[in-house]
Amino acid sequence: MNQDEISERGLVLLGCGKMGGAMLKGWLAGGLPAASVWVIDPAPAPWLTEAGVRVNEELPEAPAMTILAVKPQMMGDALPQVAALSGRTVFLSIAAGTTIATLEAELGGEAAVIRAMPNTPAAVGRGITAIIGNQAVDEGALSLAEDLLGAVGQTVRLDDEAQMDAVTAVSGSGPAYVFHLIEVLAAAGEAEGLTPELAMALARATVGGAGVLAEEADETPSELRVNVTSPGGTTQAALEVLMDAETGFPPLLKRAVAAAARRSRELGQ
Ligand SMILES: NC(=O)c1ccc[n+]([C@@H]2O[C@H](COP(=O)([O-])OP(=O)(O)OC[C@H]3O[C@@H](n4cnc5c(N)ncnc54)[C@H](O)[C@@H]3O)[C@@H](O)[C@H]2O)c1
Ligand code: PRO
Repeated sequence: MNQDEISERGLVLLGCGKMGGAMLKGWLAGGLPAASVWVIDPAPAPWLTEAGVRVNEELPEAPAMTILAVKPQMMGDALPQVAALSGRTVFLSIAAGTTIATLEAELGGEAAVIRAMPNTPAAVGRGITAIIGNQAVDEGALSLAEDLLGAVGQTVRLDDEAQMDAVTAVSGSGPAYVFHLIEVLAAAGEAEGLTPELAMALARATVGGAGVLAEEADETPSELRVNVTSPGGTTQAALEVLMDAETGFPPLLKRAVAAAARRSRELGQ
């Protein structure tokens, strides 16, 4: 991370709940000085004060980055608290649905605005964040955002803001789908006679381990799946259920992701 600029000029977090908090935990763990962080939140979590960040204090003159991490529905009420920084900071919004045009309308057309979609594995440095900036965002600001977000996982640049709804549906909301997979895999193990504790331990380690393998192995996810699947064996029996074109994962996840993308578009109206 370009820690010098953030340390010198400061980082503001407007809203620090589950997602803002996940990123902040990652940044602090990565060495960002707590004294360089200003949080504005009417209901700050107790760990923030314990961590040494400045909570609801007067803001710095020109913070390097101002993260907008309130719910989309709260954005209109919350923005006036930071709007005066316009022209002296780069705003980075993580709000689902909220468009750059909506933010520009509140912050002024000259405001440098980056729209981003992170995800909660940022808390353990394994997030992925997609970003796109408005006309006022120069390469230096985008690089700074990448440095900051890169400290809590991977970053990707989008070339069209319209991609953000699908990104939100895949990687922003995606961790919830995977956590639910763990829940239902454990429940299915219980149905086959395992204790709840054993079933959950197996499901959690299996999904976690498969995730790391999928990221780190040279093989594609499809090849890794084939590696598990002995012809005529147990995995094949399960995959015939899960890969069914009518009732399996393909149509189910397609519907789920489409519903999330649709909701993202609705939130932007
Ligand atoms: N949770 C996720 O996995 C996730 C992932 C990507 C993006 N997001 C986006 O991040 C944003 C925050 O989501 P979250 O899940 O962290 O929600 P959250 O409710 O956990 O956090 C929102 C925080 O904003 C604070 N807040 C409310 N009104 C405020 C105001 N007027 N001024 C300042 N702070 C105020 C709340 O006290 C709370 O701490 C949303 O826009 C969401 O779309 C969330
Ligand atoms: N959490 C936010 C939501 O559910 C945005 C992506 C993940 O709306």
